[in-house]
Amino acid sequence: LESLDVERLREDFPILERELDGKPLVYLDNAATTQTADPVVDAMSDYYRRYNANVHRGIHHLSQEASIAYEEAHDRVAEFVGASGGREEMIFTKNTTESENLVAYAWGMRELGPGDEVVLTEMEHHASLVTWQQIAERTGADCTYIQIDETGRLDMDHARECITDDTAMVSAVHVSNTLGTVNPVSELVDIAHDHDALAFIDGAQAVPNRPVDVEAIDADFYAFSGHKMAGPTGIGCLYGKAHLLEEMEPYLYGGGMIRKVTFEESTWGDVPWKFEPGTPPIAEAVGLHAAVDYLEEIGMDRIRDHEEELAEYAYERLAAEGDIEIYGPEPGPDRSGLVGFNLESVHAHDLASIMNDHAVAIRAGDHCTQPLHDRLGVAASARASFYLYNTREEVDALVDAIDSARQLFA
Ligand SMILES: Cc1ncc(COP(=O)(O)O)c(CN[C@@H](CS)C(=O)O)c1O
Repeated sequence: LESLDVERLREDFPILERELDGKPLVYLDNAATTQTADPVVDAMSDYYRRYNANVHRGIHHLSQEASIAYEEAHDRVAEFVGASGGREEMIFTKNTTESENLVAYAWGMRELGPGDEVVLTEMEHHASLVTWQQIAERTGADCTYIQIDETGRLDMDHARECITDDTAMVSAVHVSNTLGTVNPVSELVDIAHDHDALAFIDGAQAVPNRPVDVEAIDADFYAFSGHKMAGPTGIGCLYGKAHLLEEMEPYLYGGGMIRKVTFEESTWGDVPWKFEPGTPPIAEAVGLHAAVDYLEEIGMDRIRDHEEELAEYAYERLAAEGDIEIYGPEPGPDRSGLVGFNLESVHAHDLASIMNDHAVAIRAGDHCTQPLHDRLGVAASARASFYLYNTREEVDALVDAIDSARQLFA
């Protein structure tokens, strides 16, 4: 595969030209949110400037243009993740978290009861862990957690023990936002289906960074966010198999999601609209469509390879320091483009704030995976996460900034 022309791609992200106190910005917090590609900003500006209108409601020309753009964005995003059902398998939400809640409430609240089990993993993000924990509490179901092993991978023997005929749902992260672990999601889905359980895959750290084919994985539900894939904030996606979304009742009500309303009762519109009440994120959908076009033109396999190369280089440089603990698998197909670590005797928050003094932006904290940090035996971790526009020189800047922190606390 031809490597990325990073210098050329960086021109699409003017923010990367910024200097902070005279130092060039080194943005390494892409797992939190990526920067927004110029074609995305241009597409959203064009919408607001030329065909801004509400969707599905107006007879007038602008509303028709906006409606078509909004509907086609569903088809385009569905195609991007291999959903052959198009818009009938692609719901737009606010973010991955809301996508998770949609399944938990619209499916979980109706289908789960005492004796049912929801099987999660120890590396789940709070978006799934807290959500299923609360739904289980309300329905009388139980949550169990597939353990991670000492390398930060899932213990698949334990997975086969946890997933039984009492399991109603398996909910697992495709790529861990803390460990960088790439999980064997197809295998997890197969085990779930062998026990007539459904499978929800949290793809927030996968869809932006690697090719994803939801039908090859055979997930029943798959969630991700626009802002992590060079797209806008305020829009998330939920893929769902058509027959499941057809059967599911909505859990948010209002205009745009109904077919007929009387004083006595209401009936619902078609999928995805029945799950999209009120005025939806129209400009964001236009922006996400542009983001998908932008990423696909670059090539998701090339983006994956670029990120994995940077993560491998970062892993090797950090490991060579001798006083840095790195979490998650060694570089390779089981590790994505992020590295979680701690510098001996320096709290992650202190480290990140000193790195900020050097204009190096990383994340520090629990990354919304507090139970995982308990499992790792640390209160917090630092994390460098890469994207298509990062460079090896920026990894060197990361290591140099860490060294400044080491000197300061020596
Ligand atoms: C695996 C995973 N699952 C769900 C989410 C939530 O995405 P939202 O778009 O915020 O709803 C995230 C977002 N993780 C950010 C914020 S905590 C991070 O810095 O790692 C995630 O990484």
